[in-house]
Amino acid sequence: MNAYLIRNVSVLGAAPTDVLIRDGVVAETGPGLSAPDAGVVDADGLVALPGLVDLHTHLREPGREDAETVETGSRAAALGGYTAVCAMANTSPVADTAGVVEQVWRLGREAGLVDVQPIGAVTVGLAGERLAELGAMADSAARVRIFSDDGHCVADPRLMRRALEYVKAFDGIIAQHAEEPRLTEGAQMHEGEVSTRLGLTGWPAVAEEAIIARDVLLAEHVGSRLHVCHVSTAGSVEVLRQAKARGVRVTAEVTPHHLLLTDVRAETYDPVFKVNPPLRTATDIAALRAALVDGVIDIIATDHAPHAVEDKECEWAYARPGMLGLETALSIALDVLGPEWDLIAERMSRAPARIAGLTEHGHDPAPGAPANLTLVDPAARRVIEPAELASRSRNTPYARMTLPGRIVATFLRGEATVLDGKAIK
Ligand SMILES: NC(=O)N[C@@H](CC(=O)O)C(=O)O
Repeated sequence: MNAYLIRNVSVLGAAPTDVLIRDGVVAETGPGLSAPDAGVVDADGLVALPGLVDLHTHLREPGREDAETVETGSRAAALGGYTAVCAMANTSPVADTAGVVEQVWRLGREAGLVDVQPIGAVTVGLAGERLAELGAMADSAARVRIFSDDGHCVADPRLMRRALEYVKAFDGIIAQHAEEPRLTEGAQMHEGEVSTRLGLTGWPAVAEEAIIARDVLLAEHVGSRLHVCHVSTAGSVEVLRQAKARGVRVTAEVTPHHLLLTDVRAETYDPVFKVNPPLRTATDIAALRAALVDGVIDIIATDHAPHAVEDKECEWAYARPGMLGLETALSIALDVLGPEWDLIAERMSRAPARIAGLTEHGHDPAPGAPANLTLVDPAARRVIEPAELASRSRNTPYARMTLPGRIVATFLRGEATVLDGKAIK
């Protein structure tokens, strides 16, 4: 089908109208449209948003196809309302060469459910010792613009400076996993009252804040673009606020789980709540939410981190950190922000598309715009059943929780990837 007539849809919360998409673009909007050749989507009560863009997804391919593949992760993304995702480099082999990023990019094209934009590693093998071939990855068919050792911090300040200098030539970005490793050795959860009570080694907030403070100074010194992954503390927000006020070229993301869940969850000893950076306190959550509204934090990124059962359903200390996010992110945003559609579109679509340079994405559904959009039922409530998720993994922290909102349809360049809440392929 190359044409869809979406009837009575509320574009970003406005009064209902019709939206006709044809040949990959939004052809027309307005009440009472007719298009006999188009597939009709009855969107009464639904809200249209620009297709969501995730700057931080772990697709696990190559290497851990038992946990996720580019295809299964793409399907989870489409079902979550996404039309583009940036795939993190901590695969096996690591995405630190043109060959691996091109492989991931091609797999994304073959799956055809979302645009998959590979992120390249900053250092060879994520080892933090030598810069990877950033230029070769940038020049490859995958046209990499964001580099990250996510899962590991680029801890060496000289290497971080070199990386920032290197990507400046093509306006690239270094996305930092901010964690001073010497401060988090053996850490199992947020360092605070709960970790003391449970007797688990703590991951102090300052381990994140110290690296962000260092990196905004380095980015300022070099004049390069820095992106801070999964910001999790109130102190980090203050460092970012000051840096932005000085004009440092820094952007920042927060995950849905850091907006909703606290370290108290660790009391269950259920490793589904083990994540990097760890779940923090209610005070941190309040600061992160405020920063998301006032713009100190630019975007919501999922940090979708699928893990196989044997890596998650074991003792807390041995479990891998990370949780699923793609299929629940919009619901958490709706829960946390309310039906603030323009804000949700900005933080989950327009801003991440701008940061990543994904020019086809992040456009409100208006005539001439690429038809990358998603339809949400804001009145729906759904119980999250891990077995029903499209991800190959099951490690959602929202199991059996009732969440607001449901993605009804997603369109990628005018083709439906999701209809009636179900993936098309
Ligand atoms: N966010 C996580 O808890 N996990 C990430 C990597 C990481 O940041 O540790 C993963 O790849 O699983």
